[in-house]
Amino acid sequence: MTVFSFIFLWDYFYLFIFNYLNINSSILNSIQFCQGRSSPRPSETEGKPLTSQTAALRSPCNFMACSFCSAPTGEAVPTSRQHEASVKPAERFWTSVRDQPVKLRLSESGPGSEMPLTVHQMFQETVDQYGDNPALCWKAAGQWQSMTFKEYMQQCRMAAKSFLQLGLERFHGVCILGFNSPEWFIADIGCILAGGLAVGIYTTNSPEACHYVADNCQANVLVVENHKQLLKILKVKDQLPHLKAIVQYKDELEQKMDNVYTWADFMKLGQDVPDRRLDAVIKSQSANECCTLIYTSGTTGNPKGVMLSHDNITWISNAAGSTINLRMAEESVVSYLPLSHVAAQVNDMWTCMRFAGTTSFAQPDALKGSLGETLREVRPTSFLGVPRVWEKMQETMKSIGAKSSFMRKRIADWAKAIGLQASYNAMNGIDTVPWGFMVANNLVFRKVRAALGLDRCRSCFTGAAPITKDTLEYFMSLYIPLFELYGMSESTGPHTVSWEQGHRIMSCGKVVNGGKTKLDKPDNDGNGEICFYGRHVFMGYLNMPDKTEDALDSDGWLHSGDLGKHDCDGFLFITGRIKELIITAGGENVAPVPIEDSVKEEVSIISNAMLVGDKRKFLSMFLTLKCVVDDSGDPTDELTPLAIEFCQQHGVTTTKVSDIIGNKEPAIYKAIQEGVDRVNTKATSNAQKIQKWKILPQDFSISGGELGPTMKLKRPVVAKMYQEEIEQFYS
Ligand SMILES: Nc1ncnc2c1ncn2[C@@H]1O[C@H](COP(=O)(O)OP(=O)(O)OP(=O)(O)O)[C@@H](O)[C@H]1O
Repeated sequence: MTVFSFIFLWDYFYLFIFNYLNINSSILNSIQFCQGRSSPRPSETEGKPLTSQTAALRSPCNFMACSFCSAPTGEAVPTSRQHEASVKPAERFWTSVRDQPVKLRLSESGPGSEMPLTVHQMFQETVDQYGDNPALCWKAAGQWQSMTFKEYMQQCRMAAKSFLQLGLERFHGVCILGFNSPEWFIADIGCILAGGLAVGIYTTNSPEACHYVADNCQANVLVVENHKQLLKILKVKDQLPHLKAIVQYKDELEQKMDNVYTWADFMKLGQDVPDRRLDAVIKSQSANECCTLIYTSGTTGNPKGVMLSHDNITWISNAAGSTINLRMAEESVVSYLPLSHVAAQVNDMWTCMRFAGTTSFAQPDALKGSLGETLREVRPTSFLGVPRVWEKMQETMKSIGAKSSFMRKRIADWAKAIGLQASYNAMNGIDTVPWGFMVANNLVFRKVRAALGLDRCRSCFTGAAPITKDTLEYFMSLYIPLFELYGMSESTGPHTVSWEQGHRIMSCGKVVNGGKTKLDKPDNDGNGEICFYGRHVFMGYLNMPDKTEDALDSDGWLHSGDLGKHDCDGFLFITGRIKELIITAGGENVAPVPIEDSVKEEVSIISNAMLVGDKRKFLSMFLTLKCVVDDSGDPTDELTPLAIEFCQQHGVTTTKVSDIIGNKEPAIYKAIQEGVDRVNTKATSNAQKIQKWKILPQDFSISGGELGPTMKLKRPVVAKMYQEEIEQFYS
């Protein structure tokens, strides 16, 4: 499931929030009504909700019904790991060759000097200490199932043997194309144990885009979720010379085909592969060798294969988790963000492995509303959303709130003002809370969190793209501070992190323990290019030595292409993106995001904005209107309730995007122009002003190709799609 599709699921929750903000007796009724509609909750016994971990423990895997257990289970699991660093000699910090080790950026002491581990070593350590704890939970036929760390390791070893049996070659790819599930993890880790390169493919990729990735990593095996994904691969399989087999991990095969296996059949393939053969492969692995490729989503050009070593993964899992104070064997997350993106992989798979946390999978039909139930049943201890997820939540909550009575709005506003102040106090380390906080907390904030399934959640994170102050403050007003994370695929995910005791609004926090940040070529205000150093810095781009050398300097620093500065307390603030800087014909450098965000904040009917003007005489802007999206995440012509409300406030009764554009609806166009004018008055120079704008007929979306999987704007794609319109701006 894509981030985009997830957004729709929230609508269901907002009904709760509406009720909470109304603060009347319908609150409890509405909760019960909604819970009554959900499937039976295994986590609720003896009238008391259980944590996902206890739920999992009380609903052990039903081995007969469990798809995992149709494979043999007699696998022996070694009980102790080899506590020895395994690092191959290497001269350089970087490579673009799949089987070449690299030099590690080891510190002499303190954080950064920890013993390098392979993925297997980290996994085995958790199995040794927490083997009976629940590792993975998933719902099948309305019932939660779970797998302990010991069983998880067994399954990964079985998958690894099956990969070996299928002829997986060392440092060749196993591509995984599908929605988050235990099989996704097992295929990924099984591939790594078997000496391959684990590669996630975005589920929204076209057959051609899947081919690009599978070909680039010389995939031997493709693991697909279902028939729909299988069809994509069948279209391109003949152009994949290294491909030996395809495995479909959900459903039966619609038709028998050579070298295409169901998950159950795949898991049986390796039953005769001796343990010693797999153990020899595991033992031969070194922490400074590649085990995973993350393909960038292409917001700045063609996807690149980011090579991650075992050490990149095992080190960052430990460093990030310890920086934000994760507790051993107590954490629980819900897996729903695309696993082919580094953020979800580190959050859902690697950090949970390191800290013996439990990953519960959202269901494949999450799109139709099940994610809400999942969150309320699991009640995760942390939750990661990309900014667009939080923005959509905010929009929906606001539009529901707008419909409430005057009195109720007043009460909600009262509580939110208190929440905002209390959140600011907490952020600034001020111990006191505003007057009335206890009442607002008990009546509103706690219940909002419970309705969202976030009542156990110690940290709500946002990351992977910029978020606006407006959204951050909105959640602060509900006493749900969002902690920002910042990083790249090239830094194995997080480079800076925020947490309860260490956050500032609009800052993406402080560097993870053991990492270093340098601001290159700072200007007079202290803004420089953010450069990263540490053991999380990637090995290189596969087969792209030139691009690798552009990204890594001779001392091993990763140049992020982002601009930023530190405050006096060491918090990092991102102030721009060099990689998307617009340089006008007059030579003025313009960072587009702040201008785009200002327009969105000024004119609430605007969904997306994109500034254009590179090498042009002046700036122009494309705008899209907030519209409803259909079940597949495609934007429709229907305006959202918030957009309709905006129209009504301006005396316009339409509900369609096409009406507004078709009629050049004067009142709406005037309101947008006034908003743009307000933004222009704040511009630091004439060259920074928006001179022309145009509303596009369709909102941007992942399926349309204008947005990447984390909802970042793919500027080159939009520029290409609307080339003619750009020319019209300047003709
Ligand atoms: N908290 C944040 N605030 C602002 N920007 C962020 C944040 N986190 C990540 N980013 C942006 O995302 C970039 C990293 O993106 P990522 O590595 O996920 O690439 P991608 O989206 O997969 O693909 P591409 O490299 O093609 O953009 C960072 O360089 C930065 O510009």
